[in-house]
Amino acid sequence: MTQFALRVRCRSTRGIVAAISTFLAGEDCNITDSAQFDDVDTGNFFMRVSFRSEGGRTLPDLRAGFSAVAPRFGMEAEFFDEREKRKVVIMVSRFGHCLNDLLYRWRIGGLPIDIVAVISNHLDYQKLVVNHDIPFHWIKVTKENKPEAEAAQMRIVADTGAELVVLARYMQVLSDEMCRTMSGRIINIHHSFLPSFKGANPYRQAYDRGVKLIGATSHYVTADLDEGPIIEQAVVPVTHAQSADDYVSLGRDTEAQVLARAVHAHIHGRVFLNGGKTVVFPASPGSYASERMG
Ligand SMILES: Nc1nc2c(c(=O)[nH]1)N[C@@H](CN(C=O)c1ccc(C(=O)N[C@@H](CCC(=O)O)C(=O)O)cc1)CN2
Repeated sequence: MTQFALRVRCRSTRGIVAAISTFLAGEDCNITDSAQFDDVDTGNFFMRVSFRSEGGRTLPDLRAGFSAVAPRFGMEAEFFDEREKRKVVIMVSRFGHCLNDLLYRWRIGGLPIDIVAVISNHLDYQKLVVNHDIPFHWIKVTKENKPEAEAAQMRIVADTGAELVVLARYMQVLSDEMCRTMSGRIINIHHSFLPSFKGANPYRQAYDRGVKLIGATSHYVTADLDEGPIIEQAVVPVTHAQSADDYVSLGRDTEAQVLARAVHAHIHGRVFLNGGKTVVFPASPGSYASERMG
């Protein structure tokens, strides 16, 4: 029995849920999980439905059938197979804790992704990546060669068919063009509780400000540094007795968890862009379960 999902966004109006559930029932599909949001501020409506196709309808069948429904509401609709592994490129610089965490979750089947490449502007994690039988690409980045470096990065994304790029502490600012080309397809982990402490050194900024909470934020990357739509955040309490270096250590686990949760939400189709913000639906029951209990 195949487990599919449907993502829908359109202008809010009556009858959307009824139309979707009636269509799926008519196609012998059994809804197993459903979430929706009606944004009164923007007039946008968002819905994600998980369902089992119990009558043998395939994705092409469902897409064809739904093409008679979607135009009535001006819907953007996307059917996909929840078990299909999304192709992901991970980018990293000198700090490997988020990369390491993603590799472990991937290795135990806790994150249904296909890591098709790791790109870095340093060689620190070449051995780790190669030991996971994943292609490692060292692309040095300087102020002078940034356009060529980004062109090489984009060629890898194109050649591998990657749907998502994850910046797992990749410490170079991406160009406006790269952000435009990959809009909604690059997820970053920023090591602060945004909008506080943007930039390359947030833990030092937090220490100097004397905050009592530090945090991590995962967001879609836009040309405006650390301003992209936020997907996931978390905080950790700190005290006067801890140094900025203590913050770095304390923040590691939080960064890795926040990034993994954001990637999980994105690849399961639970995140919708809504202006400069996001709508993030809860995980379906069982979607966090690992194929191999590591
Ligand atoms: N266009 C964007 N690019 C990147 C973003 C983003 O939001 N928009 N996020 C960063 C990650 N990041 C913070 O989370 C960050 C990375 C790097 C810097 C920075 O100032 N880098 C310097 C070089 C630093 C170095 O060489 O170590 C620079 O690029 O000149 C700030 C914030 C990833 N890219």
